[in-house]
Amino acid sequence: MVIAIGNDHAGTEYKFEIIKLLEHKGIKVLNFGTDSNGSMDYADAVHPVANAVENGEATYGIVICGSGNGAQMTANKHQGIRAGLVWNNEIVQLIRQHNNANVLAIPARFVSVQQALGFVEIFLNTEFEGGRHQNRIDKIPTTCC
Ligand SMILES: O=C(CO)[C@H](O)[C@H](O)[C@H](O)COP(=O)(O)O
Repeated sequence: MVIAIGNDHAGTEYKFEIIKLLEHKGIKVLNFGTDSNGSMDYADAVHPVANAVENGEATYGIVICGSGNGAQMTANKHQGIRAGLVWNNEIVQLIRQHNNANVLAIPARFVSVQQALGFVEIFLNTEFEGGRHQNRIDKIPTTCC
């Protein structure tokens, strides 16, 4: 498995801890985020993550900014991406089970590092349920508007 990860300055410390966790599991990480606390625009980190997932270079993406919203919005502009913003464990389960999310969006300024690490574990260990949820996902992509 390969995970692409992207963060702005609000997510740098979280990113380092998540990379440690992933590498401990033997997962290859593509790091597209900033490694410093200096200001960075989240879109510059998130588009490369979305591209990597869309072109199959990465299995999943993880994007991190202060509220998680800018990162999630940017990722979801890509046709092949379903990014879910999470704030508790059940939401993480649901973005995999019901939405087959391929990008996890973490709001670093609103959750602890320990919570974020737990979100990553759940995201990686939860399967998509398919069935009625696949029918709904099939209706998401659009070029109409
Ligand atoms: O833009 C955001 C909201 O989605 C991100 O949370 C950024 O991390 C945040 O805006 C950064 O704010 P800062 O005041 O520039 O540190």
